[in-house]
Amino acid sequence: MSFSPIQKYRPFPSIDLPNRQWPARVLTQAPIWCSVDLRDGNQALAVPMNVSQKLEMFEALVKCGFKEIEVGFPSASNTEFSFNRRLIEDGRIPDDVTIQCLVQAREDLIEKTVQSLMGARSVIIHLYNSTSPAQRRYVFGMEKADIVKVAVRGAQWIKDRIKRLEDSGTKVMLQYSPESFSATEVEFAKEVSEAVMDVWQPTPERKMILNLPDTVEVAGPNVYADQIEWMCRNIKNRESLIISLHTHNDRGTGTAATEMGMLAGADRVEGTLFGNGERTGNLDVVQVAMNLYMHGIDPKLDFSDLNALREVYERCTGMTVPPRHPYSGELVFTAFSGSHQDAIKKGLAAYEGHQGAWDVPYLTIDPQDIGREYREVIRVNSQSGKGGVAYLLESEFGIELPKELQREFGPIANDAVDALGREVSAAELKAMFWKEYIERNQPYELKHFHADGTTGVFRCRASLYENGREIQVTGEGNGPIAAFVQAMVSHGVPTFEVANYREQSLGSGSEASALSFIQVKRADGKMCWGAGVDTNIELASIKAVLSAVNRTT
Ligand SMILES: CC(=O)SCCNC(=O)CCNC(=O)[C@H](O)C(C)(C)COP(=O)(O)OP(=O)(O)OC[C@H]1O[C@@H](n2cnc3c(N)ncnc32)[C@H](O)[C@@H]1OP(=O)(O)O
Ligand SMILES: CC(C)C(=O)C(=O)O
Repeated sequence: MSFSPIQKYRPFPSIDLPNRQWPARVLTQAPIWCSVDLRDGNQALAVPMNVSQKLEMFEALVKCGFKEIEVGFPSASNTEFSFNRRLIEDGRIPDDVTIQCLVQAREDLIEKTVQSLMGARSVIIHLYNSTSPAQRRYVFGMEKADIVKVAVRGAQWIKDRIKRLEDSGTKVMLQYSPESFSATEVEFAKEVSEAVMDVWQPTPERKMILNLPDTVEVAGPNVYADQIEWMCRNIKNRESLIISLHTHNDRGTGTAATEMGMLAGADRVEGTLFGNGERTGNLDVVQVAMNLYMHGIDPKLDFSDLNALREVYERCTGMTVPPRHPYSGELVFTAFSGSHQDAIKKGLAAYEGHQGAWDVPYLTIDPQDIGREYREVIRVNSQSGKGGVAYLLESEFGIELPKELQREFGPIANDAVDALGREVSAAELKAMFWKEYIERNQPYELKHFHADGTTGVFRCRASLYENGREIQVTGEGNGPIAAFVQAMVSHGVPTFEVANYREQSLGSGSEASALSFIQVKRADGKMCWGAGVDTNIELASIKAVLSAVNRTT
């Protein structure tokens, strides 16, 4: 075969940028954020949001702290137009929030856009036309010079109408996007952008936004960063511009492209919640904001209740957030695997003890900071280890298994979970523990126990069921437990001694009971744990001895 599919494709040329600066830079502050959920996110939905869904989403975005929100493409439909009117006429736009609207370089559409914005306090009018070779060739059928004319005409039509808005008290900022910037030759992107600047005449006091979109990811994020740095270095009147990023995720690197673009000199970032948007989506703003947060940089957006935000998003857009989605997915703070659970459990315990800088293995941030719960962090299936089992019993029921007992019960639980072939709940693990230890009453079950003594010598008398038949045993020792051990050995149980003892309370007040753990050692060296629960602490220990005896018999 002389032609294979791979020959259909070609590499993307690199940018000639000697001495590029961005790789050595470090992010130290949040960008100006602009949400495009209600426009780019919305235009990508099979069923675009209706006015009430857009209103709900708008309010959620305001609550997150967005100060610039692209609310739509008002010349696209009645819904989009009416939404602007509702926002403005009902006074729903907070004083510190600016709404932004997108429009093509077409006069009728620009006119309609301006009409939709009348009466607003502060707006950004966002003009775009595509500039890449493929768009020039196929969409417009134009050479570069005519593409520049499309942009300049559009800029002029907007300029002609701004006065109307400003005269009625609206503050207007202008934004231009050479759409498909990342697939455009940088020299031409500069030429067309500067032609628009010539019309709008931005100054350092009255800047315009130059948005440089990665409309379709055609190269790696480093190439995008080079393009942004190239523009920042070469465009005229840089000080009169707010350089803005707008990335998509076709190669799965929208977040990386944005972060590298910020390093390359951008001031502003457009994106959506959870990355909704055309094809593979827009930049997920939550990811970049939380990435800043995890480095101790205030992201200036509030995602402290990400679950509630996710609910609004899912209800309004009909989209879902995948379980592995960074920060917001259901499983992103969850460990099923044993070694991860072990490390997280130890890390959380150390953090809770000292509350210093966050340093918990496998968890980039404290899940509680975004409204997640520690109970989601460790979940148990057949890949889990003793640490996970112990964590769930402790966090859900306050049962603190001694370390040695964890080693014994871990494999028992693992076998049971493996046989079930699914995840198990903390309640199921507790039931397994109860079955294995607490309810272990064959051959011996305690009916009655009494011990008393003075000067270090205790005598005990106990009634037991041995395989259902009642028996009496008596013994002597330096405490009630030792006396009971001696009683059992006298009765004929192979010689054993108590090797380990721990007890704790379970619950509180009138519901409180004692939970005892006892490890016995037989004459042949075999070790075995038992556990017992009773409202009487002495009886809990005696039951724990019997549990261990029953488990070795
Ligand atoms: C990358 C982005 O996300 S850009 C934003 C895209 N968003 C949307 O398109 C959503 C809203 N859009 C719409 O509702 C409609 O497309 C409208 C109202 C804007 C325009 O609708 P229509 O005029 O019916 O048709 P359509 O969208 O197909 O227009 C294509 C025409 O506009 C031209 N065109 C496309 N973009 C632009 C632009 N930015 N500036 C000027 N002309 C443009 C095309 O060359 C084409 O011209 P032709 O008819 O001479 O071939
Ligand atoms: C209009 C522009 C900014 C856009 O949405 C894109 O390029 O993806």
